[in-house]
Amino acid sequence: MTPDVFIYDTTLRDGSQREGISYSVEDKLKLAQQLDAFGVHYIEGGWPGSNPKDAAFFERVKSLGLKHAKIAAFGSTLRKNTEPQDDTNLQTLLAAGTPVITLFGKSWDLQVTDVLVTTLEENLAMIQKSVAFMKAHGREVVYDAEHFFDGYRANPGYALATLRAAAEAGADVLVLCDTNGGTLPWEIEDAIRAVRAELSTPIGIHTHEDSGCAVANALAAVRAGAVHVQGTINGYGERVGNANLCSIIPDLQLRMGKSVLPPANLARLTELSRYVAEVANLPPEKHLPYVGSSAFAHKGGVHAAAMLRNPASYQIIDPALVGNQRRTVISELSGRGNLLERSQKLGLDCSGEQAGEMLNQIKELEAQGFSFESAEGSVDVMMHRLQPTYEPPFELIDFVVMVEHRQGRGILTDAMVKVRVGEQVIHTAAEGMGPVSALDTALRKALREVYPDLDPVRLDDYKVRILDSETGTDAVVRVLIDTKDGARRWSTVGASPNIIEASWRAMSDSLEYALLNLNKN
Ligand SMILES: CC(=O)SCCNC(=O)CCNC(=O)[C@H](O)C(C)(C)COP(=O)(O)OP(=O)(O)OC[C@H]1O[C@@H](n2cnc3c(N)ncnc32)[C@H](O)[C@@H]1OP(=O)(O)O
Ligand SMILES: CC(=O)C(=O)O
Repeated sequence: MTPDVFIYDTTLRDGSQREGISYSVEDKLKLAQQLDAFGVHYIEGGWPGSNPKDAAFFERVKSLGLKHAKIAAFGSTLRKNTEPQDDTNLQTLLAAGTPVITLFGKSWDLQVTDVLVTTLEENLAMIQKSVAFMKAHGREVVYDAEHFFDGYRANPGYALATLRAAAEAGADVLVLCDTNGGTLPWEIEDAIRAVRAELSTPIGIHTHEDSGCAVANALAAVRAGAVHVQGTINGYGERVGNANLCSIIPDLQLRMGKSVLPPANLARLTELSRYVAEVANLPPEKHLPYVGSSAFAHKGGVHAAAMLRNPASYQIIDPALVGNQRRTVISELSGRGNLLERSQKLGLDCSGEQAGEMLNQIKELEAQGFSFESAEGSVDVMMHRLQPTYEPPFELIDFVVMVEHRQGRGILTDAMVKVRVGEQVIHTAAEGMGPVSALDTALRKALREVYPDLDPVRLDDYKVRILDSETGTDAVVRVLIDTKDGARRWSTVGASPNIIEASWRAMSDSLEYALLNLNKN
């Protein structure tokens, strides 16, 4: 199918200009494969003349056997007062052997006089010769008109003349760049309409996020007739970033009705976004539109209640269309609807009086310092405990924790735990590296006899936070524990002015959650 809009991904080139990202060649190759499988039409791999890693990428990408995307090599127009055959940059670009070459050239007179330090005529010649050279070598040429909108504002006649030079030399698409990211959507639309009135070459758009308008500007460009959109996955890019393709693609396809990718591909968008974050070694941004884990999370009680009646009430699309899912967050802002939704997922009854009782408990505990929104394990355990027929897998009778400093022997920690499991009372003791480790070991020792399957359950993360720092060491602390068991991971919470008690609450919830879910997938 010929798309209405071609997607040109520059995650590997402009995306890698984000401070904090440094891809290896392997990373770039893996990302190229995923971008190709997702279905973007172009992948800009880097600047072959820039560094050995980019040069190696272009060499190795040839044997990847990409199925959909065309690989583009990026670089500038030739140096001033040079001929193409003598220009190292153009020669290196050509040697990269890609079907597409993207050349960026200057559109803004200020950039020509103050940065290139040459004449306006020479810049036009540089653009014309560079594009014509690549066309003569049979390449598809994407011409990136750097700072086009700043140039058009300052000297529209000259900015248009630079585009005309590229178009007449045979450029296949003229990409108007908001390089500094300061242009507003209506200025983008006006400029593109003016260019389209003058030139018939297809128009593309490349925007940056400096004024918070990168996505809006890309959409405005398409509204004005652009058919090629450049951006990056998760909006990674120089300074504050490039236009985020994870927003643009669903906006174009689901909200503007443009045909961009097959729907089945779009349903892999969330997976792709998280994969790119993983390879970039950045935490996935929870609040990204469409693909963030909070994008379809409902916290306010009014919202959750309405969502149960009609999912269109508080979300713009069905999250499955972009491979995401709806979540209900439980907190002090919940109403009965939040609990109903969660309990239905667990196959439990949490309506009527039970819901009221649980809501009161949650609001009361949050006032004491608990926070349930990132501790779904504790919420699930609480829901089970409210079921009239629930029998807890274990109940605490006593615990004792001793931390001693002995001269010559350092710090020693012991814990003693007494729990009831069914009719049995089990009493154990253990040493640990610290009080939480000793308690955990003693509790597991007690439970292991009856529940040997608990063995693979492991603490994955332990976070502690002081809630009211004015009270110094008397402050209430909140402990959040992440636990995992193979592929499953869950979080539980405890809070108390005593860090051991807060840890016990989070830890015992975590093990109770594990026992409730042992035989589920
Ligand atoms: C808007 C964008 O994102 S453009 C892409 C920006 N990305 C990067 O710069 C990353 C890769 N860059 C690099 O590895 C290096 O900058 C290189 C290898 C390309 C060049 O390194 P150097 O030769 O040391 O030059 P340096 O980076 O200091 O300066 C840039 C040069 O490019 C020239 N230049 C800039 N834009 C253009 C252009 N469109 N056409 C021709 N020459 C250009 C500048 O005039 C300057 O040359 P000069 O010093 O001879 O006047
Ligand atoms: C080409 C490019 O990256 C820019 O103008 O922002």
